[in-house]
Amino acid sequence: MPAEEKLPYRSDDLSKHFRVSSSTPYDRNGDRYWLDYLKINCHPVTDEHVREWPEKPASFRSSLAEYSAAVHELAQTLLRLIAEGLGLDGGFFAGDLSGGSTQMNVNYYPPCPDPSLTLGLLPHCDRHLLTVLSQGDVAGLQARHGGGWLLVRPIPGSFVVNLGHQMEIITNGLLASVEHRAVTNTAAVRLSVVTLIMPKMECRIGPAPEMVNEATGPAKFKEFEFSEFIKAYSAAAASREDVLHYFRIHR
Ligand SMILES: O=C(O)CCC(=O)C(=O)O
Ligand SMILES: [Fe+2]
Repeated sequence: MPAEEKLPYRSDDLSKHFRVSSSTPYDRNGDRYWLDYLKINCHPVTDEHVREWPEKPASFRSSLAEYSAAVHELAQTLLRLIAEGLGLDGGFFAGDLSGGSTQMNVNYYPPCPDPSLTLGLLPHCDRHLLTVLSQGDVAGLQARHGGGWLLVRPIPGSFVVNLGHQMEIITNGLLASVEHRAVTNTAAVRLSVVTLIMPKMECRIGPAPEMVNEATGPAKFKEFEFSEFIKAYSAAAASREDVLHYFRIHR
């Protein structure tokens, strides 16, 4: 899309359902990141949301609606399997825990003249329940492993599935959210399409009583409303330990 058609959507207002911006909204010492992104509220596909989606290219709205429905079906299948794997009811994550309005991030990382000077995206854990991420065929996503970073190699036609902070909290730490970041490269544009499965803002979250057991130990987190978590996440500039600090039970 030409720059002048993107310009009306340019905004750093986090409450907007459809916006285009650069770097991140999280300020860590004024650092900037090598990234342009588009944020879209993509589910449920309501008139209110669709009205905010661009009309061009002509197939955009119908393609997004179709993709969004397919990713949601996949996410619900994954959540059912995770629940069953944990010994919970298959519908445990359905309903309010995964029924918030869904955001999609389309991240665009242009080639960077000197990748040693900046990252594409800062180290963070995802703030919601589950992420379904398509990274195309250009590498750049890295996951925290021990003290270092491990490249998540792109596998054509596959999705990367990340567990968010809420999954870690609900399972009392058993299914931990892995910190990740994106690095840049000098040669190729990288695009990632990231669908974020969110709880409803008013949903109460805490370790599920079934998950507080011998294997996981006493409850590690307090109960909270998801909207409080979102505020704390922004205040902590998405830093994993800083945000979890607010919600941990310190014994
Ligand atoms: O571009 C990537 O692979 C990572 C994107 C990501 O972590 C996010 O949007 O939360
Ligand atoms: Fe992420």
